[in-house]
Amino acid sequence: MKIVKFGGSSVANAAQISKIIDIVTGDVDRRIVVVSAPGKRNSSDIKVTDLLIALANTVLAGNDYEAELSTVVGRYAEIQRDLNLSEDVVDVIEADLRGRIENRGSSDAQFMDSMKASGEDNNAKVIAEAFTKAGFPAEYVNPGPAGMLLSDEFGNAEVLPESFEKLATLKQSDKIQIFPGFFGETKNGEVATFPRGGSDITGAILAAAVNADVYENFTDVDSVCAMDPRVIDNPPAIDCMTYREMRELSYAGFGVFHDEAIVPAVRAQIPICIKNTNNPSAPGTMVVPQRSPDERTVVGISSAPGFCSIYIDKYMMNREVGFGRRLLSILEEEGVSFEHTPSGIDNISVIMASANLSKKEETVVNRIKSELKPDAVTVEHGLSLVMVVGEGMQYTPGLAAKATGAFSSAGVNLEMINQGASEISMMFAVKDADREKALRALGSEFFGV
Ligand SMILES: Nc1ncnc2c1ncn2[C@@H]1O[C@H](COP(=O)(O)OP(=O)(O)O)[C@@H](O)[C@H]1O
Ligand SMILES: N[C@@H](CC(=O)OP(=O)(O)O)C(=O)O
Repeated sequence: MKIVKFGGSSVANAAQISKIIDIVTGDVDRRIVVVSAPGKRNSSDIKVTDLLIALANTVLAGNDYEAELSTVVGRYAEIQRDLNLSEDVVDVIEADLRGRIENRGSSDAQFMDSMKASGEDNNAKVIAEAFTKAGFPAEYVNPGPAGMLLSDEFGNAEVLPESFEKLATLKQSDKIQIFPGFFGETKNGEVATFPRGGSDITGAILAAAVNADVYENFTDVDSVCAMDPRVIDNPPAIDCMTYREMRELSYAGFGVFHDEAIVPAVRAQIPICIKNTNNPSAPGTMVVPQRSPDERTVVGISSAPGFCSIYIDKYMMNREVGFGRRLLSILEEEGVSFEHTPSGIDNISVIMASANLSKKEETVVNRIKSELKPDAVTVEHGLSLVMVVGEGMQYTPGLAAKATGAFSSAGVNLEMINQGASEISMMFAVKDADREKALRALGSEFFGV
């Protein structure tokens, strides 16, 4: 059995939905189908999820929301009309959205999740109708009752372990199952969503639950590329990569697959195949437990902006037992997660997403000053992380020199290097303004692009 997930671009309009019907029904093993909310129909379009977030914010602000509501309903009405589905479908969607607005949940965060989740929920209902109308009996699956139980961290939920056993029963159905991605229910029966892009996570959970032969993730590119094709022209395609390569690259900017979707697939050892809805015969990219490291030492290079560094300097830090623990305890107590902690004899930096520090910055800095008595503490914002990733990197001498040489020739100033903590990656921090220049320099050095 295969779990098939279609991203927003694959279900953005009637023409795309017709393609997914062909793809699913062209292979008897494709029985469980995860769908996103309608995505962008062209580069200047707006995803339905973003329309829903704007609508929810208008509702929360107490302003008139009719125009925004009708824009969302209009996206489904276009699909209904072009697929010649019953007009009732649109009325049901409008009533559903009004119901969500009128019966707000326990908090604003829960209301926001309910609105966001409606994007996939209503699309799954429309798509189930579309399959059935095309002569392929299909049924919509409601994630909560089906067993998709999530933590109550609204907007950032995680699957609960008990979900898997109940979700496994989905494979018994003889109809094609259309399962909305991105959300589930808390133990209190409230809708909660995964982080943005989380339909990939739904697909991976279902693949693990039913012990699928493969998790096929359909998007709008023929394969994962060694670099972000929105920044670098014609980067090489990756035909095969490991789970941990994918996780590191996704975490730092490869938008094509969600980094948290790797975890359920790894636990159940389900291979992932990233494929193109617009060119389904292309082989795509396989993501597997292991690959031969000699095939390609560096498999990909990714980058993400929006990081900051807290730099702490104190003579004899090396002699002060517990310094690192006390520093990290401050972050823990303030609820701030971090990414890297490169350190020297008398100094240590903690790198994190600026969004994680945001409102806590003053408190954290004041606590570091008063509790750790450093000689200096500074916070630098506007950093981008650049990750060079590949199995076997630790056994290949000269890669750091190659990267730093490329930066130096391109005039990119390196703010920080972290090498060796991960067996399969090197991390560089550069100023946001230098990010594209840094990527071009590495692209030319490692891939000749
Ligand atoms: N390394 C990469 N390889 C391929 N695509 C990438 C990469 N990094 C970013 N992308 C972008 O990811 C997009 C697909 O992801 P996404 O927009 O989430 O698709 P979907 O609508 O299918 O969920 C591609 O169109 C591409 O622009
Ligand atoms: N629609 C949600 C979830 C998702 O995964 O979407 P997509 O498959 O279009 O990335 C979002 O935009 O975050």
